[in-house]
Amino acid sequence: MQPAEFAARLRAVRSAAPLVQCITNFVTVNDCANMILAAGGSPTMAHDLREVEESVAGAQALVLNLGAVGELEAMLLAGKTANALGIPVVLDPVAAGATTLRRQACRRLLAELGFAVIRGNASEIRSLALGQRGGSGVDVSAGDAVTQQTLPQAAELTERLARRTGAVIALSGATDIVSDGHRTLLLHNGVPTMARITGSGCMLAALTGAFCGASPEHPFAAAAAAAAALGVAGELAEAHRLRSGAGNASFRTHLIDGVFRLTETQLREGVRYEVYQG
Ligand SMILES: Nc1ncnc2c1ncn2[C@@H]1O[C@H](COP(=O)(O)OP(=O)(O)O)[C@@H](O)[C@H]1O
Ligand SMILES: Cc1ncsc1CCOP(=O)(O)O
Ligand SMILES: [Mg+2]
Repeated sequence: MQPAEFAARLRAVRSAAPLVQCITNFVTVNDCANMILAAGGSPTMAHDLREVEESVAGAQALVLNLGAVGELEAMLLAGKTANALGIPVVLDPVAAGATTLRRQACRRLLAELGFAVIRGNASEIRSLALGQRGGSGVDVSAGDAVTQQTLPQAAELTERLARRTGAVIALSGATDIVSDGHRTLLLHNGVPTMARITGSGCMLAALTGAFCGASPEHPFAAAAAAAAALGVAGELAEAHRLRSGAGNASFRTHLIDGVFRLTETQLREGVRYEVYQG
């Protein structure tokens, strides 16, 4: 994947203006909607079981966020509708391994639906890949965070989960690992402040939905470009935050602004990535 391809996927979002249907948690729902708008898409956050089929049918992408685990039946119905219509589905497995309810929900989601992309932090992807308990909240646990030493294991886990599910797996963190099971990219953009706000992962999943909706035939490029776009926007937001001496609340606003203002040139020239060779 060349730098121009990242910019091409951003251009596609802005020209297609995809409608992205999200079933997501009440903590970060507003940020997810604004992130989709910032990229050039249009969000709809319908979650009632009685209307999700209709809502999905008019959308170009569906995002299911496990932070809304109480809406599991609506997620399954929405996902089946999207699968039948060929609409890409993105899963954010929030705290996937933290509770019995979530582990059971993940088993059903993976068994009953097909996903274009699954985007989670290292604890969540590890728990999905190994099918076991792991992590205790929504943030990555210290032991699971990917380091230089553990990168090969994390990449291997990501590739294995991609092959098993048929989905592109996007494991986020200081380095984002994106794999379709055959190709794996390491993306190095972003700043640690992104982990100091709630919702950066949810926003990445929402953004990935917008990129997939605009480029449904290219889920790997869409997932990588969304991760790169948020990473570069994070770097712009951090520069802004440091200049103004602000904290994480302003950073959150600047992160959304960063995606809104991101140019194709900034993305093409700012993306830092490598092909993982194993
Ligand atoms: N230490 C870090 N350095 C750079 N970027 C980071 C860091 N931690 C998280 N990010 C970025 O923040 C976004 C959300 O990732 P993450 O924090 O793993 O998700 P979640 O909020 O679901 O735990 C991603 O774009 C990721 O690249
Ligand atoms: C704090 C919290 N609790 C349930 S969902 C949620 C938001 C998690 O957002 P993110 O994983 O993007 O930080
Ligand atoms: Mg998360």
